Amino acid sequence: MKIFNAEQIRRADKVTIENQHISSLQLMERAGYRLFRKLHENYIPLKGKVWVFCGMGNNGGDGLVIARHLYEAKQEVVVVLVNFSDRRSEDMQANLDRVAALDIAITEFRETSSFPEIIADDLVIDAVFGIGLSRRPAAWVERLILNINTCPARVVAVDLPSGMMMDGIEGETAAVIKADHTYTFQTPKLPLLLPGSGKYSRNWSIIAIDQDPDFLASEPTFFYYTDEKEMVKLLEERPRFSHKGSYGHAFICGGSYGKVGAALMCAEAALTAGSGLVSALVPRCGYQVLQTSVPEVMCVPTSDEDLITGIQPEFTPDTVALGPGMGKDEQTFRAVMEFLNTYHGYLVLDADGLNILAEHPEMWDALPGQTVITPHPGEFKRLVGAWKDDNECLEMAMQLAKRRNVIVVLKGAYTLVTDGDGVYFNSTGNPGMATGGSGDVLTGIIASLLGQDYAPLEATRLGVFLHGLSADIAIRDTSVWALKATDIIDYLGDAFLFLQSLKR
Ligand SMILES: NC(=O)C1=CN([C@@H]2O[C@H](COP(=O)(O)OP(=O)(O)OC[C@H]3O[C@@H](n4cnc5c(N)ncnc54)[C@H](O)[C@@H]3O)[C@@H](O)[C@H]2O)[C@@H](O)CC1
Ligand SMILES: [K+]
Repeated sequence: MKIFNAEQIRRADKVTIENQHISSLQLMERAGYRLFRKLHENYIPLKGKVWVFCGMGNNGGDGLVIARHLYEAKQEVVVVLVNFSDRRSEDMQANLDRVAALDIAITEFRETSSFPEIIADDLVIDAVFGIGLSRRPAAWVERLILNINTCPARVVAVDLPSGMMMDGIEGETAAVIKADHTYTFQTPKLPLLLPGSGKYSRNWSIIAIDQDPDFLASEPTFFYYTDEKEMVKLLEERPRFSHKGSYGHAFICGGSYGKVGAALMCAEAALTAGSGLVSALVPRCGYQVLQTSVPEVMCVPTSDEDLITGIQPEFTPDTVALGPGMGKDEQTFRAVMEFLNTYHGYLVLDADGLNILAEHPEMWDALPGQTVITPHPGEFKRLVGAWKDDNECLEMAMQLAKRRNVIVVLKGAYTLVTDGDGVYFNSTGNPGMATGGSGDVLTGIIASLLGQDYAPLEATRLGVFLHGLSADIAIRDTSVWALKATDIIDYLGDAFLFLQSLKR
């Protein structure tokens, strides 16, 4: 699914209005009504009142449409007009006229107004600013936002939480609505996906407003949201006459004394993600545990008891995962460099593999083209240095991918994948995954898919998606608190089954 900027969304609205022969007021009615339907489904009946805070632009216009429909559905509503400007948008004014003709309480909120008494049984609809916010609001409007944030009622934001700008948040001190849920129109909005701004909305979902399909399909963008529809199309069936040679021989190199589990989870994840064969190279201390806990995986022990000191497999791997639990010893670094001098196939570099890379930048030139690197923000910082905000971080990820011809997977709530030409935010996953070992599992899944001949970008997007999906299914049984990395492996089959069920 594409992600657009404010200017593109405005053009999408304009084209929609022209092609569907409707007025902008009708499009606003469609947007507001559909959002009202969702509200009705999820929040109504409500013990208390609904407070609809409306700005002077079209976001406020949406709020007024919602208020009218709530009133018609017999819900007690109070409209609070936040008078931050003398200029009202035409469609907002038209909707205000319609609301004023009904028996709906309307109050005006100005600089000197005091905040109304809102109780826990009430619901606040934030329709103050949407995608039109272009600078920080006046101090009294920011105070209002902070008051809403401290009131006990639940808060639902229309399109975007007010105070959040499409290109991020201005400074740490900016006031932004903390929304329990944001209903955003037609396409995901970038600031909802980035950590600095996204944290303001606990959850969000899309309200389709039937924008012009040709525009949505043809308008170019760098940013995408990976959804299940696309992933279903990517997932390959396994033909009846295939054999283990058809699905690649994955080679996992990792582990060191005390951290053999990382390599083990990575290997088991590769196996469960469908590799034809999996071999794991671990230091001798890991031999026994690997052979007993995952008998399907072949073990290639190195000569040293505690460390990887040489990587010389007696077969040609189709895909390699390098790094989990490997440590950063100088001998391990030399073994990695020696291996990379002759290996030119698919590679996923993670964890200590990335830490070694940060300490030995000469390793960049030895990486095969389209190597997948999977840093978390701490590892990414060690690779590229600090960034001032999310947008700069995004830019740095894209530049790194382009400059080094790698695929960057920057792990987070909406893990992003970039090849330098596009940025793909993942839609699956949950906070239970913030636990040791879940990265090792991801590395194994991506390496496995690369070996099954998915193109590198596709293998990576599908791997990230399945990893999150598996964890989402797992927490139905385990809860987010108790989720372990090995659960992600255990539920991977359910993730495949879910995607397969959508194929039919
Ligand atoms: N254009 C359309 O046809 C549709 C628009 N929709 C709604 O319209 C919203 C966008 O509406 P607008 O473009 O009117 O903008 P907003 O309603 O988001 O913002 C209000 C206006 O405030 C002004 N402004 C920006 N920063 C300000 C500041 N710091 N202090 C005071 N004023 C400031 C801007 O001129 C902006 O137009 C969307 O988020 C969505 O909710 C929906 O109704 C769907 C259809
Ligand atoms: K809003």
